[in-house]
Amino acid sequence: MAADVTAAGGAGASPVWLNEKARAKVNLTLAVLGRRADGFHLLDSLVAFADIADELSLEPGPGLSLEVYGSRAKEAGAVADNLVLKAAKALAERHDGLTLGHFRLDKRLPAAAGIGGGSSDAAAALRLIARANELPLTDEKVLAAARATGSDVPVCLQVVGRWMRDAGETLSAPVPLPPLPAVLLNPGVATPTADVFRTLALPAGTAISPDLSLAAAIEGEKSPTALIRHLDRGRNDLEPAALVLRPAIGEALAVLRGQPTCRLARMSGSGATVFGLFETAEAAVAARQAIAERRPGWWVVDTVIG
Ligand SMILES: C[C@](O)(CO)[C@H](O)COP(=O)(O)OP(=O)(O)OC[C@H]1O[C@@H](n2ccc(N)nc2=O)[C@H](O)[C@@H]1O
Ligand SMILES: Nc1ncnc2c1ncn2[C@@H]1O[C@H](COP(=O)(O)OP(=O)(O)OP(=O)(O)O)[C@@H](O)[C@H]1O
Repeated sequence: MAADVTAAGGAGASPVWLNEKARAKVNLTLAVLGRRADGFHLLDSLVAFADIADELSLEPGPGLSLEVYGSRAKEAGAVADNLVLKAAKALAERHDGLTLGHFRLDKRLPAAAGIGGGSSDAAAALRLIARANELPLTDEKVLAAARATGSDVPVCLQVVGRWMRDAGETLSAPVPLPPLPAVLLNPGVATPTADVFRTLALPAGTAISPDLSLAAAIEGEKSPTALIRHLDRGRNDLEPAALVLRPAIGEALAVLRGQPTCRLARMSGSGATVFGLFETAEAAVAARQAIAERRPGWWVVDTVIG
């Protein structure tokens, strides 16, 4: 996790900014195991992080404010509704006398894209406030603020691979993963998470058991090739519903699967971003170049997931 401090100008009264990367979350597998009476779905998902990120900075001080800039700023919607502010308020209302301050968000990741951009920004905001106030990330109020902000925020709080269970509030111990060369591809269709879950049309009060053998096989796996083979046994149960809503996701999967070196292609979260896994970084770079040429309007990056 990158975290640093920058001082603008000379010594003394110059403002001190705390900086955090808000990395893209990737659901390497995502099983939907049921639906609770409150409507939320029970999940069993292996979450990892790609090395592409939004950048969030905080100048600790009085009040709370946010400015959003960068290539994807518009997609993140109204500043007042930004998940950075929602997370900061959720923590402030649980903790008296917290120092907040002025946030600056460089928005680079596509929004409503299944890679948790907003959730990762919110988690980065909580990390920054925790640092400014010398709170540990394991503080129960920090965790409660994360849960209150969104289902994906708790898993984004500490940037390590984990199994995310229930509706996101239950997290496994860290699952160390070997670095996986990857391509992320988004066909440019925003996909609201609630719409995808609704399309599943799962009745409330249903629940099936997780496949714990997959978690056991992945535990301690150090070889990317073997890990990809294990992941191939998994799935994303939201993929069929998302494909109904956004057929372009099917095209994106087909484009990835058409790359001869792509070993696995799957949707992340509720889409529309899909990821392809490769055995080498060179193969991922070459695939990204080939796809960018074929689909100049799509968002495509090569990265490493781990
Ligand atoms: C699909 C995932 O991205 C997988 O990591 C997450 O579960 C979704 O996380 P998120 O974007 O933070 O979602 P939230 O903002 O908490 O929920 C948006 C909406 O999705 C639906 N939702 C979300 C999570 C969940 N386990 N069951 C649901 O049914 C609910 O209608 C909810 O109102
Ligand atoms: N900082 C933010 N970045 C992106 N979107 C934000 C942010 N704050 C609020 N939003 C709103 O949240 C919505 C969902 O954004 P987000 O990028 O988190 O979705 P997602 O990638 O589908 O998330 P997930 O994978 O958690 O389902 C956006 O459409 C936008 O209106």
